[in-house]
Amino acid sequence: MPRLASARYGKDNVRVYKVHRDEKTGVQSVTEMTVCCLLEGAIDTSYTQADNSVVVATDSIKNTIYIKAKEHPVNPPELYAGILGQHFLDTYPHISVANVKVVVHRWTRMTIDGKPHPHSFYRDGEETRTVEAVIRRDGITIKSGIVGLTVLKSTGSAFHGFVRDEYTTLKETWDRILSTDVDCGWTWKKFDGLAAVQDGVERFDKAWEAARNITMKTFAEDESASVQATMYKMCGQILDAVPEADLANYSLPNKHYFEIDLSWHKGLKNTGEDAEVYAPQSGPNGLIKCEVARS
Ligand SMILES: O=c1[nH]c(=O)c2[nH]c(=O)[nH]c2[nH]1
Repeated sequence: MPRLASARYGKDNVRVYKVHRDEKTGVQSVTEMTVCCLLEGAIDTSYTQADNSVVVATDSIKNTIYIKAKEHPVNPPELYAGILGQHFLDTYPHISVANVKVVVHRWTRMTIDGKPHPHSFYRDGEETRTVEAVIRRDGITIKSGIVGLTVLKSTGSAFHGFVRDEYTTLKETWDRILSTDVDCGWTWKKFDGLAAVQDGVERFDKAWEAARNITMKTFAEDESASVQATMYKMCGQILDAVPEADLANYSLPNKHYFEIDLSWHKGLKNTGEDAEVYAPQSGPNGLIKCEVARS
C-alpha cells in the first residue's frame, strides 16, 4: 500500500494591491504583492479517501488573503504573513501549519519637478522583498529576503589561485567584471507567536534596509577575491546588523562577461588591459551559495 508521506495545499500567485490614502495630506502609498498560502494538518483523508470535509477550499484561502489585507496592515510583509497564517490556525482546529510566502514588488514614488508625487509611482527594477513564514501553534519562523537585485561592477574583482589541472581552461584574472542577481535571506530566531512578531515590528523594515545597504556597499567596496569570499563577508555583516537573525544566506549567479578578440580586424586591441567591448553571456553561469550561522 502506498502511504501519504507529506501533503500541503493552498493558493499560489494571489496578486494583491493595497492603497493607503492619507486624508489630511492627500498623499497615497501603495503596496503590490504576490502571496502563496499552503496549509498542512489533518488533511490526509482528502487525498486518501476523497474526503473533502477537511478541505478549506483554495478559493476560500484566496478570499481570506484579500480580506486579511483589507482588515490589517500589509506592511511590513512579515507581519501580514503572520496575521494571515495565524487566522487559519485560529479558525480551523485541524489545520496545524500555514506556510505563507509574500513577494513584494517595487513601486517607487515619482519625483516630479523635484518633489515627491502624491500618487504616482514607477517600477525601478525587478528586485523584490520576500518573506517565507511558517505559522504553527508553538511558534512562527520567518525568513526574510531580497531577490532579483541585479548589480555589476566594472573592476575591483579578481579570481586566481584556483585548481589548475587537465580540465582547466579559465585564465587567472586580477581584474574582471563582476555581475550577479542578488538572492539573499536572513532567518529570524523563532517567534513564540503572533504577539512576538507584532512586538517591535519595526525590526523587519530596519533589517531589510540594512541587508540591502550591506549588499550594495560590500559589493561595491570589496576588492573581491571571489564571489565566495565577498558573499561570506556580506553574511557576517548582516548577522552583525540584525541581532535577532541567526542565519544569513546568499545565492549568487556569476554572470559572465567574455572578452572579445578583435585583432583579426585591422589589428584592433580589445583584450587584457585594452578590453572595452565585451560579450555578456546569458548562460551558462556560475551559481554560488552559502549560509552563515553565528558561531
Ligand atoms: O568568483 C568565482 N568563483 C568561482 O568558483 C568561479 N569559478 C569560475 O570559473 N569563476 C569563478 N569565480
